[in-house]
Amino acid sequence: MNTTSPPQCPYGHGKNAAAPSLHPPGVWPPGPPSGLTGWTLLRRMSRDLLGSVAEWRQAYGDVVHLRIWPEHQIVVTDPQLVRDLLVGHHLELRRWERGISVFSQLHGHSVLTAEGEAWRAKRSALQPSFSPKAVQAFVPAIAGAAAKTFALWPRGEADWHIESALTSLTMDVILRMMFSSEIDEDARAAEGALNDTAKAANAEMYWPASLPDWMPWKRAKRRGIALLKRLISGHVEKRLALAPDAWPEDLLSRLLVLHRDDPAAWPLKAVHDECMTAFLAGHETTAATLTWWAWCMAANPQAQELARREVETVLQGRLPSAQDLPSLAYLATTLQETLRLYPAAPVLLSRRSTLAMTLGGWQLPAGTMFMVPLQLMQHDARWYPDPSAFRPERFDCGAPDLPRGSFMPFGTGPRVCLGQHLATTEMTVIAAMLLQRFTVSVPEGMAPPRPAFNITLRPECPLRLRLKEYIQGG
Ligand code: HEM
Repeated sequence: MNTTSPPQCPYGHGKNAAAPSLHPPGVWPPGPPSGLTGWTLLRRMSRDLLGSVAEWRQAYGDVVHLRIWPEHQIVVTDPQLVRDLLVGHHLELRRWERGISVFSQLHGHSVLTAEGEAWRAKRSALQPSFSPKAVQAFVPAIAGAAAKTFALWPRGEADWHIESALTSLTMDVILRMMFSSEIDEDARAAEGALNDTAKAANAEMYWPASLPDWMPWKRAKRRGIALLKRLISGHVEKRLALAPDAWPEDLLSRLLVLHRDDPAAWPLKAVHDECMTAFLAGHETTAATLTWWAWCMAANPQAQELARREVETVLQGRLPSAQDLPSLAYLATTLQETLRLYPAAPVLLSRRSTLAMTLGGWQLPAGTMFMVPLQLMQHDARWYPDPSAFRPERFDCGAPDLPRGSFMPFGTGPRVCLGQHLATTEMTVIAAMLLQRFTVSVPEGMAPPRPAFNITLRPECPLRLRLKEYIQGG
């Protein structure tokens, strides 16, 4: 197979050249040589997706063509073009079928995996539960969960499995929001199940089809999926055993009301699928971000001290309320900088165009695939000098403006993260309360954690940090 990607664009659209207004149809942007099938590119990507794409961007610019038979894939890293794609061309895009088919094994047909009218109906039914107002009302529950968890953390000085402890806490928060229930042993077991299913899903994405789950080596995945499904069904069944007027005010009750009012549009399976998505998307991502934030605080003691001082001044030892959050401005910038360095979803689910479209002067046929590697965009030295350094001041009110689209850890356009208000509120409350009670530092001799991409971006090895109780004025 011949690639149609010339190593140098014949129309001068190299990294440093100004784009002409329109390239003729049939000419692809520059990209790496693909050989006969392009599968060597795929193999490289399966080993190190972010590293490979970073190299290609360095060599070919902000719009890179990958010819991987039978697909033409375009990697877009220019902030304005990414917005053109995800906002302007939203109606001409569908999510990559293979990715959706892998996600559906666990999520079923939920707002995360649905397309078109089905997606619109689900999204608008769920939106009120994730609105800023609904999230504000939930702040006391988040603070309650955090207070209970932090009371169980060590009092003296100790190396502490902070990643696992923060994952349990975010799981507790989402269980309260969805089921008015606290974390128990069944839910704790879900942590291991999740690791197994995420690893299996990540590996399967690079295969054209999945082998059946009864294959002997898929035991961990099989068990993981069964455990997670049991966890959700257990909650749904318990709720259905109650009279509707005894249902608590939470996400599950709101979904069951939809089911009761219109069982054809909202069968119990749909309720189950939405619960699974909210449970998985709603705690994994916040756990990963808080883990990286704890690392950034430990590795940057001055920033930690500044954030703690702000928390002390604003909260005066109290639990945070929704009204306090806008005053925790510096703390918010530490979380934004963490999301820039370590976006929980470092690569958006690839999209496929359903119609021919023009993007950045390139005329691309229907069926073209698009990849948006957020992590790379957020490490772009053009907007983020010294991009690997932790500098919360990049997000200060007075800092120079960043190009729109250069920072989008929650995605953008109509499919922007449904839970972004919940996530930012929850992470601010938990981070503030952690700083009120503990200092974190890097254990002696510990090397910086390496990020590993398994659906979300987590430290390669479970993160442990040195924890010490902090007593205000003590
Ligand atoms: C730090 C935390 C989080 C990050 C960084 C994050 C990131 C993202 C991103 C980047 C997307 C868009 C994916 C794409 O376009 O391919 C997304 C979608 C989504 N997120 Fe989040 N997320 C976070 C927390 C949450 C929470 C707490 C929930 C709560 C349930 C949630 C639920 C969802 C859902 C349902 C979607 C799919 C929306 C749709 O397709 O309409 N996320 N998230």
